[in-house]
Amino acid sequence: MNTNEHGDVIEVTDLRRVYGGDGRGRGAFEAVRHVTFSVGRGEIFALLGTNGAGKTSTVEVLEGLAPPAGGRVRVLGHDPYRERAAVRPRIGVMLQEGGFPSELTVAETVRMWAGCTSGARPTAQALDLVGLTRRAGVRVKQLSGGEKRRLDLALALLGRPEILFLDEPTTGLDTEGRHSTWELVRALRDGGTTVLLTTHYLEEAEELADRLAILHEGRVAASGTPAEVTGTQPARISFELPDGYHLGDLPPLARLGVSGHETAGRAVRLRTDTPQRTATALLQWADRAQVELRRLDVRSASLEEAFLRIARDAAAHGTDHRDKETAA
Ligand SMILES: Nc1ncnc2c1ncn2[C@@H]1O[C@H](COP(=O)(O)OP(=O)(O)OP(=O)(O)O)[C@@H](O)[C@H]1O
Repeated sequence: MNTNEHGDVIEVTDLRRVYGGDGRGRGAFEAVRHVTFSVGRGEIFALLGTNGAGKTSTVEVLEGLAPPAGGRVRVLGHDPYRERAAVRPRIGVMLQEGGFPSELTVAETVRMWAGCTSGARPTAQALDLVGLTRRAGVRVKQLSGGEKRRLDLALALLGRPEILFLDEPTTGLDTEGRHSTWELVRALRDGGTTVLLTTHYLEEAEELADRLAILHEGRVAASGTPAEVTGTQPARISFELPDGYHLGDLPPLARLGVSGHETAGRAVRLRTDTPQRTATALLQWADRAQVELRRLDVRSASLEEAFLRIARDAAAHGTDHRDKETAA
């Protein structure tokens, strides 16, 4: 069996991961706390979170590198730790640090890897996919940081994986490299590959992810499509007050559906859950007053704004359990 009845190729239910301790739970640290999510075949799913949120700890369990301390994980219908032999040939893993022998050339490195990979793509094709063809004869130690990331990606793609795990795939890449990696990831998805991605770049998640989960201190603080996650946050309306006008000259902000505001000189920024209503009322006021609202801009919350607010709210409601005892 490769998927559940919903077509999910990754299923994570109530996952826990615990580090350290004396075996009886004393001094242990629970890095992943009852995390649940699923990824459908052919989806790009992003795991986001602040440093230490538990992304790598979660992904390592999915890659079969560590057993869960609790909960259930299935990858292509298998337990990735106990049935590693069944899962490993069907997944591709791009780690944060590749660690290749630095004296080998790029092409030699790919060929060496291909020797351990069943059904590997031809070396030239793997290098072409990641834009490293012209660097094939260069020693790995001479590659830039961004080129090393691309070599990592070429190796992860060698076995034509059904599921690709990408741990911060574009860290160190320049803008062009980042965009070409995004294009490649989309093309792989369109070809049916499932991609699980961790990233610190919220723009990357916004560009790529079909769905995402934001982790905070080991828990899922928000999840859904990017539109669903940003849709929980207020929209923003900004404009410049006309000359001679003050904020108090506008209709009462609460009556416009405004939940918060900031000003800087003549610039005004309003937050609202009802952007259409607020913008309409503002424009009607400007029309009546016969003034122009210069630099008027109405936009939904960006993923970055949503992320910061969700992380802040989660921090305000949660506690850091690092020093607390945890039953493993
Ligand atoms: N081997 C370990 N032993 C003890 N604690 C660990 C170990 N590995 C990770 N942790 C802790 O578990 C928590 C989650 O770490 P993890 O690396 O999963 O976070 P992350 O979300 O991937 O962070 P980053 O974005 O910084 O890579 C952190 O507090 C980290 O210090």
